[in-house]
Amino acid sequence: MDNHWIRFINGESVESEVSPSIYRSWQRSLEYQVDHKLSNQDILSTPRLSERREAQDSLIRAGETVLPYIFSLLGSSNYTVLLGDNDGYIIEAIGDAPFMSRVQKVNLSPGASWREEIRGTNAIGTALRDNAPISVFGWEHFVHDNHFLACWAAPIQNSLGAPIGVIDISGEASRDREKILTIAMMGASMIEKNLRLFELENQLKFYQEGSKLASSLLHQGFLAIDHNGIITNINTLGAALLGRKQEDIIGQLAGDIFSSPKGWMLSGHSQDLQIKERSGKGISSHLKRVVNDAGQSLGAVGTLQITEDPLPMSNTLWIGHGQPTLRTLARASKVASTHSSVLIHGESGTGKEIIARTIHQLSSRREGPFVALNCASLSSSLVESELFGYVEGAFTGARRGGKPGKFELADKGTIFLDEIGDMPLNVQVALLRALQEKEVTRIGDTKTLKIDVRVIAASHKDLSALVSTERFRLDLYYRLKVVTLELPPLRERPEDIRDLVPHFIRKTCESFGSPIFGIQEEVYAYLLAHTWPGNVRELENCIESMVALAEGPILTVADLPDEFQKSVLKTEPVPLLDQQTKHAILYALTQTKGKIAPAAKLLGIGRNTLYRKIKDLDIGY
Ligand SMILES: Nc1ncnc2c1ncn2[C@@H]1O[C@H](COP(=O)(O)OP(=O)(O)OP(=O)(O)O)[C@@H](O)[C@H]1O
Repeated sequence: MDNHWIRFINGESVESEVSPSIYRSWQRSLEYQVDHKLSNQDILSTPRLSERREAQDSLIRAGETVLPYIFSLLGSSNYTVLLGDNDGYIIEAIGDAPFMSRVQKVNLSPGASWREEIRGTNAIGTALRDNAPISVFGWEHFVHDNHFLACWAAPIQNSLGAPIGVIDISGEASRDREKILTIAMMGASMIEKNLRLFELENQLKFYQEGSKLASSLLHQGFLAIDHNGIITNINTLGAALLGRKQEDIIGQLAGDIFSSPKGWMLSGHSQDLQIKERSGKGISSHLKRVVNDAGQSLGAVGTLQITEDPLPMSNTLWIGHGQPTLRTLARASKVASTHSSVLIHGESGTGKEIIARTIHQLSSRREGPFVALNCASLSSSLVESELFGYVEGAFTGARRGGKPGKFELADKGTIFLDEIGDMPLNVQVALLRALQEKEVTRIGDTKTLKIDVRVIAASHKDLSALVSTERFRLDLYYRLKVVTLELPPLRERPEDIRDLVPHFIRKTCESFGSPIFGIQEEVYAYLLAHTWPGNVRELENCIESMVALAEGPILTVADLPDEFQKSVLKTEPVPLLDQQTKHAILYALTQTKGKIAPAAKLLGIGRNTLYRKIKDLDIGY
């Protein structure tokens, strides 16, 4: 049969005697000027072969299990199974060692290109050229050196049908077995299926990551539930609405998270569900069913919004129920039932006026007026006229008809004198007289007015120190401090932060006329780590600015002012171990809503140890 090849090489017409695809390929080989005695070589250097293999990574991975499987089907030795890329370069080869070293002589091995232009008619090159399976036996190879081979190759196609690689089985020329071509074709089809699978996996990853990213950018809660009722995605806002962490929700059965009677089941294509979260918050969700082409349900995606107020409502003036606060409140309610003067001491912004109002409200005077005067905000002469009032013509600029003083206005009620430490000494004398005599005289007047007023004074300064430097009268000091109340700074009552924050969110939203915001749990870790030099007033301002600048209906860590963001991290240059301890403590405190004893239990340490660590690590607690 070699005859046909010899006659063709010698220029005779053998067209009708050889298979058409082989004949066409022989002719192309002539056009390419392939030397039938010794073909050109195109062999990649090792680094270039590595590059090519890297570029064809998915093709190699797709063939990883297929090549050995195909080889096992051949059932006997003297075969090699090869994987080629779309340029005909062999990138993978397995086979019998003796046969592989034989074919190595004609470079039928990784790195060599077997495209037709180089090697003339051969299974790899011709299958790629024709984009069709082909068998090339012995003398059908255009180059004489390859006549000892029998090869079967099938192109590997992409989803559009274009060749992207080739699988080849080569054996000895004597092995003319028709079914081997079918095996090669099966190998190509298996590799194609693997490639499609990779593509689908990548697409799935792309959509999953894309939907995660898109949902994180949403300014409302986002929820995805698969057809098994498992929550596959919820964004941070959605998790915050449910008062849980994302990782605690994803992977859970929707029916376990929501206690809606209908659960997550959807009858139509979309449906609004009023779902009651187990903590009692009202959440409305608008879920849309996702279906495949056959109309089968794949799951549901949608949004979550708050329908009921997420924040607890409080009727009392004073917010906060931490232990130090409860002690102060208990003392305040005791003193409310007496007629004694009260002296409140506390840093600025700790709520001195609020506690004064609380005492007033709890007292029998609650129907009477509560009148407040900040002594630090007025000049010496004004303080006196504000306190006691004046008659017409008492001084230049005095109002026609005169003006009643705060004491008169507070008759049968309570007067709150804030920043009493700033009261001028001459006014202190008049105040003392008024307290002792229970009567006041308007400036410029001769007659006295009987008054029934309870005095509550407050100062952020240490009045006893002012007494010792004679800036405050001792007798007045004793008159005022019948009962003293110490208001602890906010940093000493972090439990209150948990109560104050929702209160201030509500207050701010109401004044802005906006819907009530929720707050992400993580924010508390930052708020608890802050030292609050401005106390409750600072906290109120912080929440107000967060609500004003928030991007969505849930306050997140990103909404915190910059200096707060740093407060949790303000540990450097604290060593790593300390930093970890600090974070563990903050985490435990967040979990226990600031309560020391349960936090200590959670951390497995004693209460005193926890107090010491908080102090040592300057946790600002
Ligand atoms: N326990 C609390 N509950 C609710 N709001 C509070 C509480 N404590 C303080 N606030 C709020 O914080 C702000 C400061 O409170 P307040 O004026 O009573 O503090 P203060 O100690 O009198 O401050 P200053 O000494 O600077 O006058 C106010 O807006 C008040 O409403």
